[in-house]
Amino acid sequence: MTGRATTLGRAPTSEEDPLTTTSTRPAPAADASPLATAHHQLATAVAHLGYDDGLHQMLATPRREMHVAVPLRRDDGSSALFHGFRVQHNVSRGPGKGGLRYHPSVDIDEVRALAMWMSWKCAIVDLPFGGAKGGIGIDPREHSTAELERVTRRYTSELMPVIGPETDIMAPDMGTDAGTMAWIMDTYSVNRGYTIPAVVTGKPLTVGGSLGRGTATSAGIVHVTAAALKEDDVPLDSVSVAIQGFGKVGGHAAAIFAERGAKVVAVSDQYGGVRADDGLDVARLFTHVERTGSVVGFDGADPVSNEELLGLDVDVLVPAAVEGVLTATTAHHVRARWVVEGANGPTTTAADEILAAKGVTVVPDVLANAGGVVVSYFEWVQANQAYWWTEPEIAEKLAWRMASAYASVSALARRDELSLREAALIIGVQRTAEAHQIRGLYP
Ligand SMILES: NC(=O)C1=CN([C@@H]2O[C@H](COP(=O)(O)OP(=O)(O)OC[C@H]3O[C@@H](n4cnc5c(N)ncnc54)[C@H](OP(=O)(O)O)[C@@H]3O)[C@@H](O)[C@H]2O)C=CC1
Ligand SMILES: O=C(O)CCC(=O)C(=O)O
Repeated sequence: MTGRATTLGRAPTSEEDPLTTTSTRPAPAADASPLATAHHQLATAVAHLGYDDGLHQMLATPRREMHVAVPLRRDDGSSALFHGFRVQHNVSRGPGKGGLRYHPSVDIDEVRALAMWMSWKCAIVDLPFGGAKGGIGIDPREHSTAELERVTRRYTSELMPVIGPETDIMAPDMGTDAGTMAWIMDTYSVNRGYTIPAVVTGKPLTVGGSLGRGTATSAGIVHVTAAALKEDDVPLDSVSVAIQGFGKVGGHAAAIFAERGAKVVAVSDQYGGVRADDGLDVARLFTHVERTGSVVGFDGADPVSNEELLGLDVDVLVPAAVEGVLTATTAHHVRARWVVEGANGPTTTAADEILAAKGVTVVPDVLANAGGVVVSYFEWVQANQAYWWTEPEIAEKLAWRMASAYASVSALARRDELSLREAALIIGVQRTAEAHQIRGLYP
């Protein structure tokens, strides 16, 4: 141990300074699944840090996985069965933390990848959490609210032994929302015999949610976009932005970009997209979506497909929907100068290399979308102390944390000539490994 501070504000634990170890990039796997992408990213960080195979295996392997059967009695009396998962990837820095996803494509490997990304993300923004993620392979659009409530309560009951405010704390992700969190909190609390708001975050304000959580991921995206632009002396209010996904993340990101003076020229959802080169009226677009359920058909805008949106001639592209949309094929068409990853895992390893060769700056998911889990942490702290902060307090603490995480990542990237993703991953992996080693769990 050298005892001197690194740019991460921590001392390296191995004999050599891991941050100056020569980087050897592992070859990307042919498989472009989220798990293959996550494993490749980890292997790259591990090679840079000079960790041995045992530590690499530990970091690659989830601590605990649950696979639960979730039976549902449908409103019409028929029955159905869904598969639910919860993966606690790493808990060395604190309880597992991460969202719950309802989407038909959810499977154990996707949840493993998302849980691993949560570990690095929480470490990058220096939260006292490990990484976890959950999901159910269900299409929420096919079910009534009552059916979704029954599914959620059953899933929560099955997970009772492994979740809790000190062990694993869920939050909304794709296909779930504050209401889902309220059902989880209620089911958990009823089983324990008293109200335990800190078992979930992202819940409604009336049951102990935090101000600012609903928009936190998007606010964080805009903070890091502004920081990345600033490195090239580009003001936020001079750029055009295209956003894929108009849900909790993409929708609020569009609103905040517009509020801050950026021109949002295109957005999309599952059904397709809309574009207006002079800028979309985002407030009016929200009304349209509320009325019709989709951005498609928005008055005064032209249609654009999800794939076309990725190749629009804009300054900033924000993929904020599903994984793996920027591939070896679509990455070639990207014309944006900055890609800011609102979604988890939107860029495959092959696409990452293509974007780097084109000179595109990619602000990686584990940094760019960390604002959500940062305010989840604030919500957990507030619930534990039963004292709530004001919105300006939360906004200020979020801005500070995102700015300082961006600064650490950018400093390391510049120092060691790394991409922002490589630098972010190295910081996240190193902090996680250090916690693991210092607790003596690894000889
Ligand atoms: N919610 C959060 O706090 C955080 C979310 N994330 C990540 O952000 C991403 C989006 O999450 P979130 O906004 O919460 O999810 P939502 O379910 O709220 O919204 C998802 C959006 O993506 C759209 N979408 C779904 N599938 C596709 C597709 N194949 N092509 C184009 N658009 C699609 C949906 O369309 P439609 O409306 O038509 O269904 C919707 O607009 C995910 O990757 C999630 O993991 C990351 C950090 C935190
Ligand atoms: O707020 C949280 O706990 C986690 C949000 C999430 O799932 C994510 O960042 O991907």
